[in-house]
Amino acid sequence: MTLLDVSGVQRVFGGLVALKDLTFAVREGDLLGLIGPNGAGKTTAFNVISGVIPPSAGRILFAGRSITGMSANRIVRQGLARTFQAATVYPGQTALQNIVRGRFAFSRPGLAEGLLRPGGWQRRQEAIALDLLALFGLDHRAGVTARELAYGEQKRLGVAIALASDPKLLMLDEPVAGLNPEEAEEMSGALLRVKEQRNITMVLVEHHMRVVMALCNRIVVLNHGSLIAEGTPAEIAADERVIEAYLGRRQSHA
Ligand SMILES: Nc1ncnc2c1ncn2[C@@H]1O[C@H](COP(=O)(O)OP(=O)(O)OP(=O)(O)O)[C@@H](O)[C@H]1O
Repeated sequence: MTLLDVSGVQRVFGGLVALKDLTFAVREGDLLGLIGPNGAGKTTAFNVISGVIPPSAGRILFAGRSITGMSANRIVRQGLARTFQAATVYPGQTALQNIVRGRFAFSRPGLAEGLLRPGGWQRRQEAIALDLLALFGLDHRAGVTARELAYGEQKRLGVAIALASDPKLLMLDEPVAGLNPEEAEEMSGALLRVKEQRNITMVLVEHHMRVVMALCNRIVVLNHGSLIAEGTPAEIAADERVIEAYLGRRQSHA
């Protein structure tokens, strides 16, 4: 089933057309990679889909309902969560508190239950949060404040916070950017566990080609705001238009 349906989306900044007639779909269970050279329009596509900025034209359906031009907060409440390039955590709170806070950042039902029966509710939330931390290899760091975590741990915590709201779709903006090879490996492992154990549909913007090729089942390639290719990692790696788009540009870290 199609979860996200992007159709004819355009975004203009002054005289610059950052996205031109972008059309693609994300199916339930996909781990879709969105790639392209610098300035291709990947971040703009993420921002338009997640409601950070409105599209200039086109339509976006999520789980069959239009989210075109909807505010970011309303879109999260529909079940579409995203992360940003920099780790976004609550620095003074422990890893565990970060997750519990992430669960109710968008006031889901259940919070009322917490007010009525605080003790048991709190323990249950913490157990759920610990499970999520374990998925990201952070359970042994549950009591450590976020600011004391290493950068790679903070980035994993940022993804775990986004996942804590139980989204139907998780959009990740450069999850391995700024990580050393070992941290990148840990992040990739965590994302694979999210897919295999939670069956969460994900879209990933990433420059790190080895990670994209290893994780994604499908890839969409943008260049100058247009979709130039779509397919499996093997199809994309062999696509002449993709190779040409990357030639002479900033190369991947692979
Ligand atoms: N707020 C803005 N105002 C004006 N131009 C913008 C704005 N945001 C993006 N652009 C322009 O839109 C184009 C696409 O930018 P975008 O950041 O979406 O590309 P990208 O593929 O994410 O690039 P990178 O890989 O470098 O992050 C670029 O030419 C960029 O300069």
